[in-house]
Amino acid sequence: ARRLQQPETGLPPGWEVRHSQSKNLPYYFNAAGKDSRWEPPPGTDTEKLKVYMATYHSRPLAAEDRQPGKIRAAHLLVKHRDSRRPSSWREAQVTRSKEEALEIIKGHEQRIKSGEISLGQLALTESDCSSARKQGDLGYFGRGDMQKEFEDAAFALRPGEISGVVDTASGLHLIERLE
Ligand SMILES: O=C(O)CN(Cc1ccccc1)C(=O)c1nc(-c2ccccc2)[nH]c1C(=O)O
Repeated sequence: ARRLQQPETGLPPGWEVRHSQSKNLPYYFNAAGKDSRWEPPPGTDTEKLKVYMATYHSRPLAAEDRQPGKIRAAHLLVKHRDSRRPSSWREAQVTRSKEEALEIIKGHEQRIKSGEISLGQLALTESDCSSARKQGDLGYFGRGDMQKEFEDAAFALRPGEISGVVDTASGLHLIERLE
């Protein structure tokens, strides 16, 4: 029988899109090479991928995601040159220093806490995390899913509250607990 034509992902042969439950983010997987990465591999037709993701991959949050012990949060990440992965959708090579990143994120904190703009709106353009396109929304997560500093800060918040600057190996974060 003819192999079912895969919907066009725009990814190079052998690559597929998968969904990371814990991070509630899509990632790219190559079964043959056992290679997985958070950003599309070189040679991807990004226009086709964008259409594919919008059509097939924006998994709505399901009711079962909401369980006791889980919370839902959004974050805004500002990376710096000492981040574990100093690269993001915003810039291929992040060269700012940690001090510069701190100035930047404190400016964001000021604008958010003054009520000028929401964390989600600012995350759309300013967050170095791939969750930026979802206004930083990470969905539901429990203890053990995130880096310890991030988890402790997020679980210390009440719903609707916004953290101070949180420092993890990924960079500097502002966290808003949503549920
Ligand atoms: O730390 C690393 O070695 C690389 N990462 C980990 C990662 C990468 C993509 C998606 C989720 C986590 C990041 O730098 C990173 N961490 C996050 C993150 C950190 C804490 C909570 C949620 C997301 N986002 C990113 C990202 O690029 O998009």
